[in-house]
Amino acid sequence: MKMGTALIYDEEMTKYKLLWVDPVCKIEVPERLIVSYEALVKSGLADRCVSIPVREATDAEILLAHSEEYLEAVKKTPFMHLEELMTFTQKYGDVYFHPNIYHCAKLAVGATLQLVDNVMTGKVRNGMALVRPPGHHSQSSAANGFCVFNNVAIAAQYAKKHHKAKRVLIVDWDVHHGQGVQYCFEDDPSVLYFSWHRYEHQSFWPNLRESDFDSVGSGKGAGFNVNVPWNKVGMGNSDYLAVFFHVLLPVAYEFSPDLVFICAGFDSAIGDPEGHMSATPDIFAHLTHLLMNLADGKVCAVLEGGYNLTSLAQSVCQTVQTLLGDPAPRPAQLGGACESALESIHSARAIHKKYWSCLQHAAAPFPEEPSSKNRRLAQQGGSQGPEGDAGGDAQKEEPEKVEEKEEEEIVWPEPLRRVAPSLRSALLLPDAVECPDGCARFSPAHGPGPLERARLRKSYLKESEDEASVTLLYNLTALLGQMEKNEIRNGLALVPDVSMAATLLTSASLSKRVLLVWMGEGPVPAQIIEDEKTLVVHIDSMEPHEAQSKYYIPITLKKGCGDTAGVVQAVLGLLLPLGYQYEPGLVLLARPPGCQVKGGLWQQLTCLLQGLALGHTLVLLQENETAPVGITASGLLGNAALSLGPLVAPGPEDVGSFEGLRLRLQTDWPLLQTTAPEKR
Ligand SMILES: NCCCNCCCCCC(=O)CS
Ligand SMILES: [Zn+2]
Repeated sequence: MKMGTALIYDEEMTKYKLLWVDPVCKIEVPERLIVSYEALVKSGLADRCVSIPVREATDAEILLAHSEEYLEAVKKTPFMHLEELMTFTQKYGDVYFHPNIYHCAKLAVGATLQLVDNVMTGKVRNGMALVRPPGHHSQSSAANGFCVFNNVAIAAQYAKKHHKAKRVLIVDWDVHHGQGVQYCFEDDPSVLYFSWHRYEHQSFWPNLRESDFDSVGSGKGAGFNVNVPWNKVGMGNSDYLAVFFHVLLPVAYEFSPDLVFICAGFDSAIGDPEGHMSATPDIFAHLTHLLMNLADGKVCAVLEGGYNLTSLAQSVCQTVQTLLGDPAPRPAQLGGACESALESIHSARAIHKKYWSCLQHAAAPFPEEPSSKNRRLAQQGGSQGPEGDAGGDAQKEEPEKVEEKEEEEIVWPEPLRRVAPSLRSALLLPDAVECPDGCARFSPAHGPGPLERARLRKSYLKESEDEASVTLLYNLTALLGQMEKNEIRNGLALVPDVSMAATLLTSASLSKRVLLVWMGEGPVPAQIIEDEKTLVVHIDSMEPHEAQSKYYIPITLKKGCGDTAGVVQAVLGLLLPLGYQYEPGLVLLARPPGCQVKGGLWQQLTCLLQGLALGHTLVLLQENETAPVGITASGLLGNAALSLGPLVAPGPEDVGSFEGLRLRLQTDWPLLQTTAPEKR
């Protein structure tokens, strides 16, 4: 599988700036690019990337998303003097021109196309284009919101035209609505545009009615535009992850793109003067990770906004470090999405229920009242924002014309350094089974002493078991020990008895919390279920039944784990939220005998779970079922899981039991929530 992360940047794109007084545009400064690139260099991340040169976009490429008259008009700006530039700028909104901005805008588009070329031809797996001016607000014949040419919209058209991309996903995590992208693909079912954005019931810029959740695209494009409006500020890590788990990822996996763009705006991070959100820079590592197993890993991140130079630089580093495959950081204490976010999630799921089978039985029916009712509610000081009564500007409806008050200094902890252990994947395999290339066959520094042997035999084996079984158990605990000391990132063990191995590992683990994912036939050993520090998520065709304990969660699939669409739904909507909220120090993925999970899905699972526990994932396979060894090792090594292809609808009875489980568990596990309390 392709490895390598491209970084596309050129300091020429810092060579334009605002030449007059304009309070709206003054935040869009060259330093945005300088501090981002410098942070990548200082952290050593830039050197680990494949540096790809920028180029100028051609007219033909720009015309993929813009009109000739607009391009011709912009072409004149290099020759304008100040007054002419100011007059020209007046034709558009919230943007400024400069004699060199046309050159830089061509480089921003060209940089994005270079990224697409290198990803689509497999020279690199993924990459980031650090560009300015940004693009997602610019429209066919208009500059807008600091944007001149729509970098990502052009690149999506280019990928369809020159690289035969059939389905392109654009994830816009910038805090503003990329209306330019939405307009460009309004009726195009081959481009799925997802955007969350500060909206506050249309009272926030760009104040568009069509930024609300009920803009779903039109004609053949209906369903391929997904808007999640933030009607309060202060949205945080839990809100962002809840939208990924319950809106974006189920739809994205069903869409099954062959290329993913990220409109990577970081004005959605804490400290930004535009966003006023609370999500911390490390969340972008998780958002990136959760997208990296779509489209066989072909992810193109393109910088959009981001105006707090500190959170911008940190967020860019978090994103690039994840694209490089480094272990994800521990997610900050996660709770459930706030009430306002849940309303938006509920609305987006409800309105898209008729377009996406993953939402068909899950999302509640779309209520009749138009969003104006929500607006009225808001005006009456409706539901609490995430700060609750902690103030912030979540409470009061900011009168639009307020002068930007002196921003109080917002501080947050710098993201922790993410150190990848020297050895990534260690495999514990019987000698007869060959070790896939790239992995290391695990062998402990020294074998078990007689006391150790006796203890292991007494605790886990019957007298009759041979010495080899004792050695295996010892090796398992040694592998676990090296993982928990972060000397090894992850591992795989082929064992004669998955249940016994899982029992040994959960009891031997030093982690305060262990997540055990059991894919298939039970029973899960009672000793593990009773173990308070282990959360067991068991996916199988067992009869739906009440969880015996808060820490044993059975997820029923009528057709068992062979039902790929059902497993995907269970993983995205239940397992991952549970795992992220639980924040384990170790993840065990057990494949009991007779497990039906198909290869590609097994690899997706192996990859997705690495977003937890700093990537400490230990996979247990049944010794005589060696088929999954190769794909499991590939996933553990950080290769992107292969695309599953478009997904069919999960069975209604399965979704019914998922929703029943969600309702039962969401009090203990609020990240499972998809609707606001009063809507239940
Ligand atoms: N402070 C509240 C007023 C809103 N100003 C918006 C100005 C355009 C922002 C465009 C942008 O950030 C591109 S990502
Ligand atoms: Zn923005």
